[in-house]
Amino acid sequence: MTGHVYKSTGSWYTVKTEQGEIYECRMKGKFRIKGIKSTNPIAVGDVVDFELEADNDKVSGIIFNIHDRTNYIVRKSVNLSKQTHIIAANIDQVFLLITINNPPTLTSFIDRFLVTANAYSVKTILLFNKVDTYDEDTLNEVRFLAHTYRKIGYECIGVSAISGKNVDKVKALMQGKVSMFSGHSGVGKSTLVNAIEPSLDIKTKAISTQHMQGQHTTTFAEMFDLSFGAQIIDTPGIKGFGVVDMDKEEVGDYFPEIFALKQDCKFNNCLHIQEPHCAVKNALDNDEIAFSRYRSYLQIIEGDEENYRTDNWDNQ
Ligand SMILES: Nc1nc2c(ncn2[C@@H]2O[C@H](COP(=O)(O)OP(=O)(O)OP(=O)(O)O)[C@@H](O)[C@H]2O)c(=O)[nH]1
Ligand SMILES: [Zn+2]
Repeated sequence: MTGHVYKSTGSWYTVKTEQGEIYECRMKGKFRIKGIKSTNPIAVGDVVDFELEADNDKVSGIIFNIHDRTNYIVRKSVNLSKQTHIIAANIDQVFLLITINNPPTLTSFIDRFLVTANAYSVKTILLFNKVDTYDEDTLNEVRFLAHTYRKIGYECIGVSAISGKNVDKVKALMQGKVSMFSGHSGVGKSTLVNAIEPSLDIKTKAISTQHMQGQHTTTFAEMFDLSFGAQIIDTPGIKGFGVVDMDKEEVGDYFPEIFALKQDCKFNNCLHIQEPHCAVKNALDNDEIAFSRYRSYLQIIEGDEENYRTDNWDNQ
């Protein structure tokens, strides 16, 4: 049988088949030690093959195969330095919620997020939330940012989780896909998800799970089916992506506008800082690349290691 992993709590996995049947599954013993350097070889979102096993009238599943993933996001284990914890797999898209104020979302944060999501091969859609609260100047800021990010290929939507503005557009984009919601604390993730599916009170759920675990702060991701043929992965207590280690030379590849120009630079290992005949610097001088984006790029590759490597799971 084949199914999707909806929930993983240590050694048991909740798996749902295409037909909608739900089975509690474990991993096959040998499979567990098959050299996967992760604290959890199977993650929420994984597609797995399993066989049923009846034990004292109780039917459960034994997982013997994981299908190849289109992508996955990880978190570094705190105490097992070389191991990573896979948070979720096979994510179609992440909605990054942005607010101009209350709380402010800086472009450096947006750009770092986009670089990480690109490195993970996860598509990002930018949602500018709380537009119901903005005055004309703030709305102009939203328009300016939306223009900047649309120009480099990102879909941008102004929304309000409170008034319901453009919530239907978000739902349309979610149809038939597995989505995640991300962004700083207080940008309105829970409020928006509740506006999308009022019966799904994720926040309450996250709190009750935490309560069950007492002082222990470990959180488990979980996938939910929504009523309109969409799925979301909720990661309680986790607001962003973990950090991807990358070489300086690689960073530009995750800025679409820099990647598009790099073959026009004189040097094929151009870092677009001081090199002569640099297509990126030329584009910047001609206002074809946003200065804020270039500044974020420099921050990531130059010195700002501290900031860049800070685990943004814990700092939002
Ligand atoms: N005016 C207005 N307020 C909003 C909107 N969306 C969320 N809020 C408010 O912003 C506050 C934070 O919203 P949450 O949904 O809790 O934010 P969150 O991103 O889930 O926050 P964390 O759980 O800390 O990550 C709440 O008081 C919401 O009522 C919106 O579109 N307009
Ligand atoms: Zn260059």
